[in-house]
Amino acid sequence: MKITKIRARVFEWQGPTVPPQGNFCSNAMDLVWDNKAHAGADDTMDTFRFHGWTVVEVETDTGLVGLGNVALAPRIAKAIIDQYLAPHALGQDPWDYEYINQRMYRATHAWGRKGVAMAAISAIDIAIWDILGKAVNKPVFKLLGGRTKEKIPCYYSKLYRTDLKDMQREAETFMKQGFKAFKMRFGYGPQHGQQGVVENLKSVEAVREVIGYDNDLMLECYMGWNVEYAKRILPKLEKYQPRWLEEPVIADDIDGYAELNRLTSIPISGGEHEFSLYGFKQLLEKKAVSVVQYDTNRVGGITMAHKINALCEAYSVPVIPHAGQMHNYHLTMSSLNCPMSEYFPMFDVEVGNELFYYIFAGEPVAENGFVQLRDDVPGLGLTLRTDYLDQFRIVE
Ligand SMILES: O=C(O)C(=O)C[C@@H](O)CO
Ligand SMILES: [Mg+2]
Repeated sequence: MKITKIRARVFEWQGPTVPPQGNFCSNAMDLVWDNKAHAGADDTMDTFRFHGWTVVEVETDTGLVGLGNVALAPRIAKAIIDQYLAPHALGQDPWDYEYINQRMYRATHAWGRKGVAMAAISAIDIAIWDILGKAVNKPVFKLLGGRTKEKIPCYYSKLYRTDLKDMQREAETFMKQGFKAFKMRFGYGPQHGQQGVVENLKSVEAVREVIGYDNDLMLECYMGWNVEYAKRILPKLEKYQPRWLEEPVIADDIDGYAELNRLTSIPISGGEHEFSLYGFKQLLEKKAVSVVQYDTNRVGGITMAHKINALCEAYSVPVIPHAGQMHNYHLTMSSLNCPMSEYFPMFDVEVGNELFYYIFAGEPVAENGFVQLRDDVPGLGLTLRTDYLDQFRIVE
């Protein structure tokens, strides 16, 4: 079998989006003095909205087509795929996936290694694994280690910082749908001072009041704090028994992560902005995180994520990939060291994590706090939707 064609298209959402709501998610830009959070403007997350997605189709001489995707800097990812990566995959046998992944990784090493180049590599690699599953009529997880769970426990992920009563209603709604784990977002960070600390604690208190202590609560900072602020608030958060506190500082502050991870009983998680096997080796060696959260469509694809799963298992650090989505669910299903998945229900398009549902069909819908992968659906189990196509601008 040979790869004969690689097509990368950018799907840019033109449909309605949920209007931004002020400090609804602390993020890495908050420390920049004139970020919208300070100016009181209505969108503190504007540099972290993903309203475009690159869809990659890899075709073979046997007529198989594999689907891959990347959500970071989609137009740049497409350019990297077209100009730098496709030549290294075309003509290759998709079963030589390690060789292809290494070729793409090494060919772009002078400027790749982290960020959008790795995300672009991921998209082609994911499509290759979709082909491999289809070639042998097996779901991808069966090629990685098989079924390690009857079904995958998942946690409800949203609870952006809005009106506390609205957050409580949201938590209640998804508790009633059977979720037993919830991730919420902080709205405030160092630039909001003690009043922001109080507001952050109030939001955790409010959600705990609804979900109680029989359910897991995870706290998301999305790189919006710094070590000093985190050291100040972490001891105040311990009584809420969070399962983890996510991305307190920027991804490059690995020593900061390690200091915070040693500081309190609250496990620090991260990894959705880390790339390659070596990036995670560094995180693990420094004990920077207690939960690894790579995203398979960023880290280097399924080939790389599978290696990272093994590395994390050796360090006894669980892997709970970022975002849910089929390219991650297959890794989670195939490893006992992946206890659960993140899950975004299909909502109106807001930050963009939900856009995946508008492009691909086949994503499992959570039932009673679990998602299921079928044994009889080959490859990733995704197809391209046509019913929302009119709400996308497609860049060929
Ligand atoms: O789902 C996550 O972990 C994210 O970081 C999503 C991002 O949009 C901030 O919540
Ligand atoms: Mg996150």
